Amino acid sequence: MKLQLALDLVNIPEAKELVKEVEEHVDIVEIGTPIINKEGHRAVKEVKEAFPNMTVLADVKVMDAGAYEVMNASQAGADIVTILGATDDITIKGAVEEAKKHGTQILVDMINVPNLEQRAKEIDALGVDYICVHTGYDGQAAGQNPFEQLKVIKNVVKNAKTAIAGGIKLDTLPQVVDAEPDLVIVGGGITGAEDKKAAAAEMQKLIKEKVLA
Ligand SMILES: O=C([C@H](O)CO)[C@H](O)[C@H](O)COP(=O)(O)O
Repeated sequence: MKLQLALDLVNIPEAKELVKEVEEHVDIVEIGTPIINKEGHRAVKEVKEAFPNMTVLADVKVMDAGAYEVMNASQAGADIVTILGATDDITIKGAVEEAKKHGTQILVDMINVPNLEQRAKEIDALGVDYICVHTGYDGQAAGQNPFEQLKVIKNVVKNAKTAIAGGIKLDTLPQVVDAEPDLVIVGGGITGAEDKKAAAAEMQKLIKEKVLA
């Protein structure tokens, strides 16, 4: 089980500072959709150049032009690229084929997919690397969370790794970890903490304890 730090509401220098602070406690760094929308793939490129040994995920949330978008993100230095589960299979297949050319991985974000169980089964047959349940910021503000959705995909996903994102904090991490996803994605739970390094370290500890149990 791995821990991914999501960097969303920061600029590029702040993103680099944050990675420097917590890098020993996280496995993957996500360059979040808000940064990429604001700064472009320069954000992915600069973080990867600054931390060449860190796995970097570009959260581009691709809905169309799967191959082209994966090519751009991969060329910027992304190791993992996100595609939306709500899109069609053609886009996801194009993304998977292109990713293979670059040695990049595909994480499918199931945000706002209504028929989660059925769609997860379909996407699991397309050769993607991760299937991720996700409650976005707006859903979180409306009181939603992704915890039950994780159980749904854990039951039906047989090939891909499973991931979870959306408002996970130190106090909710134990119930997430108990459901045994392969990847836990945390943004505000680390970046919003007063002591970010301590928060990441505590989360890493909880995950490691579960893996070793
Ligand atoms: O993907 C995300 C969101 O849609 C903004 O782009 C976040 O990275 C993801 O939700 C994790 O962040 P937190 O919810 O703050 O943990």
